Amino acid sequence: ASTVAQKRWNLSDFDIGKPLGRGKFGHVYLAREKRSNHIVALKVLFKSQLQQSQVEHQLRREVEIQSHLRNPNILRLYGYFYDQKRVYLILEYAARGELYKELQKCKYFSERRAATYVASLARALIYCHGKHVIHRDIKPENLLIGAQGELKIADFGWSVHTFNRRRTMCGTLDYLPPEMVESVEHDASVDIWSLGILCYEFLYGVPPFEAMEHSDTYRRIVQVDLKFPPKPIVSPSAKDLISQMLVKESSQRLPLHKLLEHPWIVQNADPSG
Ligand SMILES: O=C(O)Cn1ncc2ncnc(NCCc3cnc(NC(=O)Nc4cccc(Cl)c4)s3)c21
Repeated sequence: ASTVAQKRWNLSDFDIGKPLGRGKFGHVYLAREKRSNHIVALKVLFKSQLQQSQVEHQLRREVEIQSHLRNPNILRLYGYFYDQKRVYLILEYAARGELYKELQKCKYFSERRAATYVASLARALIYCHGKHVIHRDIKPENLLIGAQGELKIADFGWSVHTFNRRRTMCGTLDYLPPEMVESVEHDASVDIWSLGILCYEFLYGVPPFEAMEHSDTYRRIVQVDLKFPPKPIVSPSAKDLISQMLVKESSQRLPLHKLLEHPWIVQNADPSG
């Protein structure tokens, strides 16, 4: 039987619903595939903008990489199609939307919620790294929440197979590790750094090296100028985990499988994720 991926989709296969969000390259809509009644998210990208930003190769790489990834904490990309002006990504629908909006609303998360998210992201990244894929863009804007509250890594627009490692700078620097900010060789341990940044931001509501000027953020990253504010109160165990992830020397960062055995994760993460 032909799998979903081989079907040639087109817009008439879908009923289009409400807008879910708007990104730099286009809008995302709720949609229902007519034959199966399957609810999906449809991201509409304008070819003109993709050409202008010269990201077509990144999009092709994302579709290629995503077609091999199956993990409960990775948002599925079921397929794509295009017409004269647009490219459409057929995506798994994350019913509770964007994590960064949830973080803005709560200001910061409890240690249990933060540890549960960090553990599920670690498992998803172990899975990716096992397939020689590094995401390289782990930040709240790329995390969505499924119907059962589970975290989903989305937007592999910046991911790569670990044989080619070039990356042009764009977007926020906050989550980049020193080796990427200094644009030297990098490997899967970049995702460990970004997960450490995320863990800090889940607990404090702001990323650790945030500064008014790019130049100050850059300096704080390369100096690993890590400070823990007195408020909100965060357990020493959580600070210990973050300190083991935000290490300048990438080979010295806590490996992801060791993260899952760290006391803070063991004592706080909900095993179901
Ligand atoms: O997030 C929202 O706005 C709202 N939202 N709410 C619920 C929900 N459920 C599923 N998906 C959503 N949004 C799309 C998430 C993406 C996944 N994968 C992507 N890939 C991509 O954009 N690639 C890409 C684009 C342009 C250039 C290049 Cl190089 C690559 S975007 C949802």
